[in-house]
Amino acid sequence: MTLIVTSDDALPEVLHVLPARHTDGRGWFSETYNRSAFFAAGIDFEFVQDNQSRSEKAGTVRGLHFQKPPHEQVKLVRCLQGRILDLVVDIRPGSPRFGKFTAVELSAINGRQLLIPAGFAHGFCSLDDGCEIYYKVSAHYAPQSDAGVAFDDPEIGIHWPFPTDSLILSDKDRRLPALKDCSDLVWPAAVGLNR
Ligand SMILES: Cc1cn([C@H]2C[C@H](O)[C@@H](COP(=O)(O)OP(=O)(O)O[C@H]3O[C@@H](C)C(=O)[C@@H](O)[C@H]3O)O2)c(=O)[nH]c1=O
Repeated sequence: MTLIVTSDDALPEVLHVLPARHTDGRGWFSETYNRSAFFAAGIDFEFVQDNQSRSEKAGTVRGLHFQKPPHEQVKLVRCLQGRILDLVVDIRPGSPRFGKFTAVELSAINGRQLLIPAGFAHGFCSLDDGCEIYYKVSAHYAPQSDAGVAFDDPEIGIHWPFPTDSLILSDKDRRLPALKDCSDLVWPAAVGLNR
């Protein structure tokens, strides 16, 4: 498996992962996850759960989510159908990039994956109708540790690709607190990234 792994320009702990595609007359084939190849690229996590979600309408926002320690999750996210703008925010108190975000387009066409370490909030906005994302996580779902930051927190200042009042969100996501109200978290030292 050939894998191109690069650090995100804005948040270097976030990795862009591009697995090779083997193209022939039928289409293409790709190993989207291979533990040995990821290990060789310095990414050594045990993913224990795979998730898939579908957002019917363009302009759907899910986020910005994280699980609190001790149930923190590393996520490996890709898009199976349509295009999404994936958002990651550094929420590690004391980080020089605390509150900074990156926005990366993931699509079924570009095959790009994002590796999001613990200590970062994650969300996305669907850019097309019928977007499906698929992601691996390194800890099981723990509803008691489910947490998030408001998608429209001015301290973060994300420019969403549709007018804010037209975005589709869950009631839960509309009630998420500002970053300043969840900055008391203590994140364990990052393990599993050997780059
Ligand atoms: C996240 C999750 C949710 N659920 C349930 C709870 C609820 O009934 C339903 C929908 O949950 P949510 O509204 O939290 O789904 P959603 O808003 O899609 O949550 C996801 O958003 C993206 C941005 C992430 O990064 C994920 O980690 C996750 O937080 O699915 C599980 O059973 N297992 C899970 O792992």
